[in-house]
Amino acid sequence: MKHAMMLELRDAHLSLDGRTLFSPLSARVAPGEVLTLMGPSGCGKSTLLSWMLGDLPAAFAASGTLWLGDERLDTRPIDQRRVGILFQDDLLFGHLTVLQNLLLAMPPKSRAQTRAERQTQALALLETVGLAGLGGRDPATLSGGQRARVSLLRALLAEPRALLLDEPFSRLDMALRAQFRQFVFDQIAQRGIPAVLVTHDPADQPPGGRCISLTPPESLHV
Ligand SMILES: Nc1ncnc2c1ncn2[C@@H]1O[C@H](COP(=O)(O)OP(=O)(O)OP(=O)(O)O)[C@@H](O)[C@H]1O
Repeated sequence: MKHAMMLELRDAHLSLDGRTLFSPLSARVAPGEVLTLMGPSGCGKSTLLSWMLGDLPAAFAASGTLWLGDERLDTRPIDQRRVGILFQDDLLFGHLTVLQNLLLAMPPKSRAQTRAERQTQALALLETVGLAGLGGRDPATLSGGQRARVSLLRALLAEPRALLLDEPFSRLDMALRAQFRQFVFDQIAQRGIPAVLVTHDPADQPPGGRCISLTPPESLHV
């Protein structure tokens, strides 16, 4: 557990055209924990993840703060946050092989390793997720489940200090979905990374995990 730090939102909320999207959210996510965020469509779940990542679209204004341990993250640029994200679409580069996609994600400090060493590390990782021998493949020739695993590896190779999951399971069929979900949760637990999962499906929630529903601000006055 290299980066065992608590991720914390304090009174986070977003507005669009002067309208607050959801009631201010405060939450702490422990190392290795997956906190699930649910809420009605359009209430701002994905945008909240964009803000946490450091990539809030210009149309929005944000209030509140984001912390990783004692470090305030929300004032930092995206490249200094070291927060990873997984989306519904895997966003692998189609003009690169699987291995090249992985090498590209490795952090600058690993440039101290030789190219051969980095390749060996990436190929060993592929093997651990049952993808031995697929390093030279074009991502388009992989199955959905294989691509999902490569996409997770790519996110993890960047050594994120926290991980955001924006409906990463929703494109996978039922059997694959359960398997990949467990794989993601195991990796998060093993690495001790705090994670926030946005989903519409209560079945995606880790067993016994905490879930918070974003509520429209009007509901405060009901
Ligand atoms: N780049 C943008 N510029 C302006 N408005 C946007 C932008 N992205 C999203 N929105 C709007 O902001 C609101 C919140 O969008 P967001 O995608 O965060 O909701 P969500 O809760 O993730 O929705 P869903 O559950 O349907 O994925 C919506 O009303 C959406 O139309």
